[in-house]
Amino acid sequence: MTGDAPVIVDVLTGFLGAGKTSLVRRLAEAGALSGVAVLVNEYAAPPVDQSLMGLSGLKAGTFADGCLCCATDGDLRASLLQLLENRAGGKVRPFTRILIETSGIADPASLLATLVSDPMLRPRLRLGRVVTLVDLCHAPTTLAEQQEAVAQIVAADIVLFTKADMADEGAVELACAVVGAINPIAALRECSPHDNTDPFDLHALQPRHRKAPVASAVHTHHHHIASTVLRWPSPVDWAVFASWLSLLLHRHGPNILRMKGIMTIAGEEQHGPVVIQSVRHIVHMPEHVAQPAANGGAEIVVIAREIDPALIRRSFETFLAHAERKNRSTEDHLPQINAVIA
Ligand SMILES: Nc1nc2c(ncn2[C@@H]2O[C@H](COP(=O)(O)OP(=O)(O)OP(=O)(O)O)[C@@H](O)[C@H]2O)c(=O)[nH]1
Repeated sequence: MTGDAPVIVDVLTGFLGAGKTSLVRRLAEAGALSGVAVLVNEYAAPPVDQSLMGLSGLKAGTFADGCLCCATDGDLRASLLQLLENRAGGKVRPFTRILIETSGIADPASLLATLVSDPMLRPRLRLGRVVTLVDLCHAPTTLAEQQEAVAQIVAADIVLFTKADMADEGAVELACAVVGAINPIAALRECSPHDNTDPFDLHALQPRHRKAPVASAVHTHHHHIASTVLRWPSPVDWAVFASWLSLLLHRHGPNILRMKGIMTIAGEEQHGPVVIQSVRHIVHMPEHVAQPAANGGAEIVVIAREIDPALIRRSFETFLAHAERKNRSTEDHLPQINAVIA
């Protein structure tokens, strides 16, 4: 253990062949990954990406243009701990950020769960952004047929469209519509095959379509996924919200795919609002942000599967309204929320 500041962990995901390895290799070659340790998580045998990048495994960790690259065979927790130990022991070049490239068929939710809930990793890491690459040539088909691809979109903070050089403008618009319907939270950006822009730096990327969060619904081959926006016009009692959220996740956890928003907490207005984030049942630590909440209260997008999102919105509004009216302890609200969420 060291007293160092937590290392930021960014996650690069995307379905098979979306262009993850190409992008990482390009960034490393351009020197854009200096101070970053790249961890390639590949299950395939033989490990093609590792060969492509000239990697030789975590123990032997090799350097490429100031960037530490290493590979893991699936035990990500052990690899991260090893990497942090090596850093603390001065066995590898210092780094302040880790970039995990997932396998093409990974569901990032389990990876994120490891990062935020493992007692050994949690104090030493801070979750950065999840960037999901989407191949413009195959987006509608892949998203209709592959649930891992949908899970990767759901987890994304930024969706980066690749292979724009091979797709026409119609494909871009269609992909924006399909991806935006699955995850209205994510920022949508394009990435050309020669682009060396840091894909995790939202401000450096050219905006494609930045929309205000809206409700949406999409049917994939496997599931009905829909989103809704929870809005509350005034600061929210944290205990009441936390009770509502834990009851919702307890009852519908596997189907609450993603939640992200901003909320002003009653009594803490002077600290600014907090960002609320969850991927599946994993709720991230709320973080204060400098920007004011749009409406001085709460605006939270929820992406759910197989549940009418109106039901979630109604339960949120009913629970908060009930708490405000009665101003009672949260136990008084249990029958109310159970009736609404059940
Ligand atoms: N034309 C074009 N080809 C690309 C682009 N990005 C990647 N490719 C090609 O797409 C193929 C797959 O790219 P990879 O970088 O291996 O994709 P990946 O996401 O790492 O694939 P997996 O490891 O299978 O998950 C390679 O042949 C790349 O050269 C792009 O923007 N345009």
